[in-house]
Amino acid sequence: MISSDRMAAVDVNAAALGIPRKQLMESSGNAVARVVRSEADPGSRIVLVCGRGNNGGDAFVTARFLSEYDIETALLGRPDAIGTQIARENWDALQAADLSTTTITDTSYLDGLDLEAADCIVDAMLGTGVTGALREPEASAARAINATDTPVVSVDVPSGVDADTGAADGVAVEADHVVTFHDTKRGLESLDTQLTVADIGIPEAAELFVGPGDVRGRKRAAESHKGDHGELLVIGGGPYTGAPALAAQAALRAGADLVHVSCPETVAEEIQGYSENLIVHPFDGQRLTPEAVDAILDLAGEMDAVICGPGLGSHEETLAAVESFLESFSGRGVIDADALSVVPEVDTDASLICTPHQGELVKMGGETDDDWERRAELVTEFATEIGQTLLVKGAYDIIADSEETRVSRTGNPGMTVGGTGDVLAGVVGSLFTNREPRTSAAVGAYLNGRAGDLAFEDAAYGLVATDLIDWLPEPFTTDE
Ligand SMILES: NC(=O)C1=CN([C@@H]2O[C@H](COP(=O)(O)OP(=O)(O)OC[C@H]3O[C@@H](n4cnc5c(N)ncnc54)[C@H](O)[C@@H]3O)[C@@H](O)[C@H]2O)[C@H](O)CC1
Ligand SMILES: [K+]
Repeated sequence: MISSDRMAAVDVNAAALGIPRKQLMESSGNAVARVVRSEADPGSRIVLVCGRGNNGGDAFVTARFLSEYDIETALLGRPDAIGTQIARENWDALQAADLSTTTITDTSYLDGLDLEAADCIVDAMLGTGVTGALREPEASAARAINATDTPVVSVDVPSGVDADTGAADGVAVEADHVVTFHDTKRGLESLDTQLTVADIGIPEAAELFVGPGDVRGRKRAAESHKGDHGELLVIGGGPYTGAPALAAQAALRAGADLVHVSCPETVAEEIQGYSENLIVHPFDGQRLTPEAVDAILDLAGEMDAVICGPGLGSHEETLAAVESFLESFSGRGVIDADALSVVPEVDTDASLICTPHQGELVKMGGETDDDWERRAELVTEFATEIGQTLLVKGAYDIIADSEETRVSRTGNPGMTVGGTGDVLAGVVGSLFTNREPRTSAAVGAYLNGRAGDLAFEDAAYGLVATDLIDWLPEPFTTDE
């Protein structure tokens, strides 16, 4: 089962792996042709009713595969209204091959198709691109198709039906057989129709490995306000000052609007000194202790997410404070560094993303393996056991919760330098202010590694953690 949104992401990831959408369209069209062959005998008359998007494009391909039939390919609208390059190319290929096509520019022309006399109708008007009720001429075409006794094969989804919900805002095609691609869609389960799920050659890697498709959709509304894109608190510092500052600055670069740092007073000035962009809230003492927890909880309650751990150290009192914080905190948190050891023990209502490297994972009670595929299984088991999301850092970052496992392959050995993990925590925390935990962890790992790869081109093995922060904005510009 896959949602339309996830399918669109997988599509972009497949293209990044070298399997462009036009190639997928070829497989989709071929799969539809195979189903048509199962529904109608060679020589019989097939009418393909096609829209102007890629759903129609699939059927232009189908027409090429069905040379043993009497084919009529009908386009709803004018050829220059075909909306995508790949659909247009497949339409042009029909013309070039001298295959019969018709254009329906007025609903009155529908009668000319003589749908009743067809042996099979292919409904390729609209697929996952539908919004709202069918407009004309699609609505009239759907009524005309439904009025016949002719078997109807729908491409991907019956036109007019929402693939995610199965609902239709108005009239929708009543299909006898639906050929959907790659994976079934929730909206198809409730329909009274035969369903074929066709493999169109999208490799498992396009779903497993985080890719550019996962980073889509970062455009902001023009009327956005300060704070709409995340307010975050970094709880860190004491024995170290660089770690919380790196996490906080990375969070800003990754898009958060406001980033606060809660740290011991002894290091507050130093942390503020790294960047005037940070809002620093000092508490008494030189390290985190249970006395500071109430004030931190008040502050955390006003945030969209927190990051807890960078530079806190592992003093007994500090770990006791982290434990007491997590016992009362019920928001979203990224847990990193020494704070990680507390997570498996603590009883918390918080939703957590834990970001251990393999050594820290083992300290938490998890298991690891040199083989990344085996490691992915072990990480998924441990995530399920602790009931939280894990992001285990390595050459292949493993992201898992009890439902799904993802792997991010970006990054390079230059990133073994100190501080890159703090940057990662900051990026993940920033995303977590307005995304689900697994997505935040997966996209965060991908973007952090991508920034590392760009920094590597510049500085090679001389790269330092602050370089990553400078390169972070770039991946966000890859808007589809
Ligand atoms: N990996 C994949 O999933 C692949 C899917 N393929 C096929 O592509 C379609 C989705 O194509 P897309 O171009 O995004 O959208 P549609 O063709 O469904 O429709 C877009 C088209 O429709 C117009 N429109 C929207 N709403 C309405 C409405 N209510 N009434 C009338 N017209 C409407 C809109 O303006 C656009 O012009 C997917 O379903 C698969 O069939 C690829 O071929 C292979 C990879
Ligand atoms: K369709």
